[in-house]
Amino acid sequence: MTHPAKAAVFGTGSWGTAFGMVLADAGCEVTLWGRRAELADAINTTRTNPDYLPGIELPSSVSATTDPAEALRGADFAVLAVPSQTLRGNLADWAPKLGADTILVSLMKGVELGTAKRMSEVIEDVAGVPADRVAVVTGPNLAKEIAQRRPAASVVACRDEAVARRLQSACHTQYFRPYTNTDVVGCELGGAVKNVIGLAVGIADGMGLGDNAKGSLITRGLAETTRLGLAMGADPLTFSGLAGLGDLVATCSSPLSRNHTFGVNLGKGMTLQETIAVTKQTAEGVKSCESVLDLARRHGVDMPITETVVDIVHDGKPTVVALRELMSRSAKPERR
Ligand SMILES: NC(=O)C1=CN([C@@H]2O[C@H](COP(=O)(O)OP(=O)(O)OC[C@H]3O[C@@H](n4cnc5c(N)ncnc54)[C@H](O)[C@@H]3O)[C@@H](O)[C@H]2O)C=CC1
Ligand SMILES: O=C(CO)COP(=O)(O)O
Repeated sequence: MTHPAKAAVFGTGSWGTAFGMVLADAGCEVTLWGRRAELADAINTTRTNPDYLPGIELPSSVSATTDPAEALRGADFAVLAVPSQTLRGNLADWAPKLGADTILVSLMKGVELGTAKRMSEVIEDVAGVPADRVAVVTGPNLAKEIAQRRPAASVVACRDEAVARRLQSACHTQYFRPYTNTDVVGCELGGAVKNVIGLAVGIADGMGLGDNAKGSLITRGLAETTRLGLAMGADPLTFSGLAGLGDLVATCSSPLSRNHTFGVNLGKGMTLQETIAVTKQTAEGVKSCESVLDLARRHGVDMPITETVVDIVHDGKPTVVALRELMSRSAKPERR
């Protein structure tokens, strides 16, 4: 590729903006697309994103627009960072403006409600592109820490390893270390299911259940993620990597995680409506717990923690009742 590479990033939220900074720091020319003209103007004039990353200066090679065609002009990469459930509708508008060779990159960690499709599958459907033009970036990447240029590793996954390597080189900086992986299914599942487990751990933390409960939920959460992955053809080793364990640990231990915080509020006794009202950003697990459970049922996989999160978040089951039921499941060997 002739450098500098050009990237269009769709979504001026916290991760779209922070990943745009990473790309710019790695030498790309970056155009952020956002829905609101006021925010795009603010980004261009103040060199900050006051709504999502206040006080953090953006590199000079980052600009913003509300025009998808302008963002996509000459783009090597179209990076998608809108809430998962909005992707299908949004991408239908953007797809006709894509270049013939543009690589589509998902930053999203969700599963579509109704279809139970992973984000890369939605992209292939809507943009009509083959799997080897679709990549995924995932791992322990809390946006605020990355925007502060604190160190993190990540995974760039694509079925075509050469494409993964191109993206790896486009986003490799002193503080952001991407590894490649060709297991797209495992990487996407790791990212989507960790949000659900993050909710469960948050609920447990909010209830004051302690660190043994946290360790147990993280480990059994990873076990059920791996079971689902195996049923869907993923490489089980992916789940002990950055996209699995790495992201789970970061999410379940950080006050920056929206999913964990959402769970903490529920665990402390807030109602779902109260919790939604105080949550200003995307907490993907709240919707994706249902689509992950749907996926599990389609594949005949038992995911008791995910099921418990759905019971609490969507069916209003009291947390103490859910805990009692989870703890009184039948005894079994660990590896099953
Ligand atoms: N924030 C983080 O630390 C990380 C987030 N992610 C994932 O990245 C994705 C985006 O998350 P964030 O940037 O954190 O969310 P955010 O809540 O900070 O920003 C979401 C962005 O999408 C826009 N948006 C909302 N509804 C929309 C719609 N209907 N159409 C178009 N745009 C819409 C918002 O205006 C905002 O610009 C999620 O799937 C999340 O799981 C992944 C890794 C890290
Ligand atoms: O995916 C993330 C970190 O890797 C961000 O987690 P939250 O969406 O819970 O904030």
